[in-house]
This record gives sequence, structure tokens and C-alpha cells, in this order.
Amino acid sequence: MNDEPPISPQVLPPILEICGVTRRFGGVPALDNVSLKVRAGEIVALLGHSGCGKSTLLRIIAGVEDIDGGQVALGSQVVVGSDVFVEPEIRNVGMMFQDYALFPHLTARQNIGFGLKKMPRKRAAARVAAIIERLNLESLSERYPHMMSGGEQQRVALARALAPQPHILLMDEPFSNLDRGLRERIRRETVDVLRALGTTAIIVTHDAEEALALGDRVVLMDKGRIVEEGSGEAIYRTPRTADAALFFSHVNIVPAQPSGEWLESPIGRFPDRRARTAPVRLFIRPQAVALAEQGIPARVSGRMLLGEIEELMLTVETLNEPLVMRTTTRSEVEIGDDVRVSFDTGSILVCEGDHTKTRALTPLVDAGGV
Ligand SMILES: Nc1ncnc2c1ncn2[C@@H]1O[C@H](COP(=O)(O)OP(=O)(O)OP(=O)(O)O)[C@@H](O)[C@H]1O
Repeated sequence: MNDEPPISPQVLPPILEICGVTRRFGGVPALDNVSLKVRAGEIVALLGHSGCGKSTLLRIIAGVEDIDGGQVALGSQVVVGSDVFVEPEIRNVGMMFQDYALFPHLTARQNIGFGLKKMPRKRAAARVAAIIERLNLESLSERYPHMMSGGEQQRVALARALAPQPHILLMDEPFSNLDRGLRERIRRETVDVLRALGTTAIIVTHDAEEALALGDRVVLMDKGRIVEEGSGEAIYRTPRTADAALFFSHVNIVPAQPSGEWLESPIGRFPDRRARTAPVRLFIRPQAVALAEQGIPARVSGRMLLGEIEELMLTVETLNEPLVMRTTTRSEVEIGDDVRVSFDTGSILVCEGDHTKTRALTPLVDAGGV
């Protein structure tokens, strides 16, 4: 019996190592000193607004875009750096695009086998058959792309990208062409397949919810830089920057003043052990706002159902903007009702100074705190 503990992906060497990569177009940096390590079997969600450089980074890893500085290594081999450029065909990097890019004149089976041309025929056919079986594509295997739905084409494109058993699979917005209900199911199935095969993947998205659902790690980019990375849970609950907090959901931003071990604000005083001196902004997520027996007075000024979530707008006399509250339990209130509001202080984050200039966030109650 083998008593060796299983090797965690965290202790394996990185399969992809990007060091200080810069890429400029017309003098403007699309990527500015980007560094990222991805470990074997890890699924990384690469997130950011349109134009932040996500696709450029994928294209550089795949070898279809050049760099102006830095280097990229796959396994232990540098594939692009000063004086090194390994051709894309021999990097063994899988690519899957938003539009799937299936060949219209080839059947699903032929599409899936397309990347295996250099392999002996019998082995390639066996590999294709195995992946067809693994992804339950038997009923589609002899169909042409125009005879398949969007979801089916997505699965065939995934099978085609996986067939050569790439070192790493790069997926550029792979679910964005699917409608909402289908997208969630296909997303789940895709992650299940990647995990079952132990595939290392980077999945690009600009959808924050999708990034949280997909990745072992979420990497947030802004203006050509990686601004924050961490587990979905950490980056959502305790973002270190205002940019990250604002990316994931609406945030109620309330000014406050330090006063001893308290922060005084128009919605009450909150305990805070950090020695702060300058005015701060409290970052309060809609989920941290609740209707309560005791709390500050407010009036319901809006109510909206967002699927399973209910959103209330709560006007507080001392604030310029209404507070946004979100809850999964239905509130028995109507517009115009007078209510009382409390806050989950444990999830409040504090931005020192003006959040449009100072971007660092810290929790209100620090680790050794209440
Ligand atoms: N070949 C190119 N020539 C000139 N500019 C380019 C080129 N490729 C990308 N850019 C610019 O680089 C920046 C980053 O583009 P990129 O496509 O990587 O962004 P993205 O985050 O993938 O955006 P999206 O989510 O819209 O696809 C953009 O400002 C884009 O206009």
C-alpha cells in the first residue's frame, strides 16, 4: 500500500510562470509588468473590464502575440524572453475561443481530431474516441457544426482543445455566447471535465460572478496590470483594494471620522482598533445591510426582485445616497414604510482617505479584534 500523502497542487512547481511581461501597442502598454504563476491542475479565472489586457496575455502565452519585455516559461522551458521564441505549434498550449471557431466543413469527430494530425492514425482515433466518450458526445460525433446548438458546439470545441492533452488550456470568454440558464450548466460541466482530467486552465471572463464560480484562484486585471489575486472567497470577502471591492458588487460608501477606538459616521459609530487619524470611507456591501428591530431610522424608497435576491433602497436622512440592501429572504415592507436598519460590522471594510485616490482597504475590526 502506498502511504505517501497525495501531492497537493500547491507544492508542485508552476506549470506556467509569467515574469514581468510588458506589451505595448503604439507606445501604450496593453500589459505592464505582469507576473503570474499557475500550478499544475489549477483553474485560474482571469477577470477584468474590457480592454484591460486579458486576451493579450492569453495570446502571449499561446505564442500568437509577441512581448516587449519580461519572459514566459511553460514547465521549465522559457518559451518567450530575450532571444527566445518557441513557435506556437510546439508549445502544446490549448486555446478555446468565445466563438468556438469550429471548422464548418468538418464533423464533430473530425474537428476534435484536428489537432492530432502528427499522431499515428490509430492512436489519434483512439484518443478522439476516448474524449468523445468522456464528454458524452457520441450522439453528436458525425454532425457538422451547423447541425448543433450553441451548447453542443461549446462541448465539441472543449473536446477539440483537450484532445492534444495540452500543458495548459486557455479559454477566452468560453461561455459568453450561451444564454444564462445554459451558461451555468455548461460552466459547471466544463469545470467538472477540467477537474476530472486534471487540466490546468486559465479562463478569461469579464463577469465577476462567473470568475467566483469558476476558479481556484481569481486574478483581477486593470489597465494592463494584475491588481489583485486570491481565492474567490478571499477576493470577494476581504478585497485589499477599492477596485476589487467595486468590481464584485455595488458597495455603499459612507464617510466616517476616527474618534479613539471608534469610527463616527452618519449611520452610527463602529468599533475600530486601528489607530487612524484621517477621515475614512466605510465600504458596506448590500448584503451587510439588514432590516432590524433596533438600528438607524430609514425609509424604503425602492424595492426590486433580482431572481432569488431582493434589493431594497433605503433612504437615510443623514446620507446623500440611499443605502442599497440585498437579501435572500423576502421582506414584508413596501415603498414608503419607515424601518430600522443595522449593519454586519464584521464585513465592513475601511478605505483611508478618498476612495477615488487611496485604494487600499482594511477590515473594520482587525484580526485580533472583537
Ligand atoms: N493588435 C493590436 N493593436 C493595437 N492595439 C491592440 C492590439 N491588441 C490589443 N490592443 C489594445 O490593447 C488593450 C488590451 O486589449 P485586450 O484585447 O487584451 O483586452 P481584453 O481585456 O481582452 O478586452 P475584451 O474583454 O474586450 O476582450 C486594448 O486597449 C486594445 O485596444
